[in-house]
Amino acid sequence: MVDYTAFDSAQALEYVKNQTNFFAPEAELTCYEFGDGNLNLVFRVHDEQSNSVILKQALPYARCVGESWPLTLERARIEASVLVRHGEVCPQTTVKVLHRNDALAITVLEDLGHMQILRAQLCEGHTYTNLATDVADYLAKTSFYHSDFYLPPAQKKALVTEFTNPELCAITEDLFFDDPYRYSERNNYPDELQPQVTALQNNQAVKLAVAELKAKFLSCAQSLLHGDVHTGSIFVDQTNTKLIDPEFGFFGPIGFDLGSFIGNLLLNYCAQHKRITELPKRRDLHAYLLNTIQTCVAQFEQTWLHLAKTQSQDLSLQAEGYAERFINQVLRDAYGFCGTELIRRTIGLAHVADIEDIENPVARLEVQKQALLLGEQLILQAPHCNTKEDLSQLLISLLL
Ligand SMILES: Nc1ncnc2c1ncn2[C@@H]1O[C@H](COP(=O)(O)OP(=O)(O)O)[C@@H](O)[C@H]1O
Ligand SMILES: CSC[C@H]1O[C@H](OP(=O)(O)O)[C@H](O)[C@@H]1O
Repeated sequence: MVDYTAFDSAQALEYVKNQTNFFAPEAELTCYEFGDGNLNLVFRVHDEQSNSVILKQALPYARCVGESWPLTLERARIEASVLVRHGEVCPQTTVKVLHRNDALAITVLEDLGHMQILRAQLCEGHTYTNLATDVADYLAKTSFYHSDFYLPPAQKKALVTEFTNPELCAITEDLFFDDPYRYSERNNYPDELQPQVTALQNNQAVKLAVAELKAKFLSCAQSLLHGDVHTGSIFVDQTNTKLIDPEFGFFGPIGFDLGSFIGNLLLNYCAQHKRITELPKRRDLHAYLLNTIQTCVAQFEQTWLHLAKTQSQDLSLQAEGYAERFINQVLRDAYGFCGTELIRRTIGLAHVADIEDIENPVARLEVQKQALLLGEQLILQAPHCNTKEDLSQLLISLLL
């Protein structure tokens, strides 16, 4: 087995040239690193005709912090394996794995450079008609086909072991469920937000509801999640949607991925109050974001229930009303997790460009306050909603 070494551009190029056959032996290749995520190296290797592949390599530490935050290379294996599994049930919406080398923590991926990262596009006010249904399809199928409702019991349990991802899950446990609700050196927010943060950290009802969500995240191995469905992990164009970067994948509560996605749309919603000054344009974008959330939730529910009725051997789903009861709980969880995403992206370690790029600090502060309040109310009130219609009404009332 080859010993791990972190690549530079020359080594990435040599690897693609000598260890894969994507390019003809005589091709003149060029390579550069352009990763902008928090954790890994991302190289593009291309020839003179602009044929290209992406080589992603995990570092033995978190890129955004440096060697003082060591991190397992196992995350490359997890990421490639989740992509393969999710790609089997959702080939249209999952980036293709072309080659992998777990010892070197390398995954070679199809190059999606002809598409755009959703976060940047939403920040610029672009909209995508298929986004809601594509993401709903991905979330419903990946979650149903990796759940106990579909997999034979022994296979499901073996997969839970294969996808145990303790180090990456610990990051989520800290950043989503612990840090924002206590003093932590990792927290990051302006002094002016301190009164609201202190109130949040003293709010026992919020802490109780977050404790419930954390318990679910820790011990509810419902299905194989992507684990980090934010708008920076989604490539889009007007016809396609592709999910990348599931290195936080593990068997967890189904609502977590849907909640993370909705949370990122809502962060953008809050930011648009200050990003777009023309009222009609802002109204249109707000309407688009709200509609995307509602359509995604409704489509997710519909597809999931259809799969539950047509693809499951599990006797429990034959109990009248059980599938509906199950999915209603998933949706409540999703809105709760969504609230934790809003809060951790506002006052925790990892922020989002939607808010950070607002230049005027006063305007940015207003957005941060709104995101915090929205997150808090979703966490508190979602558990009391019965259906997706109630959840949608709750959201509308909070956005007014
Ligand atoms: N398959 C791909 N095609 C084109 N660009 C990609 C691809 N995968 C990643 N990238 C680029 O690299 C960046 C970081 O990738 P990502 O997987 O999010 O890394 P990290 O794991 O460090 O968060 C993305 O924002 C995107 O610009
Ligand atoms: C130190 S990890 C912080 C944060 O980064 C991850 O996102 P990405 O790698 O896609 O930028 C994930 O959301 C983690 O919570």
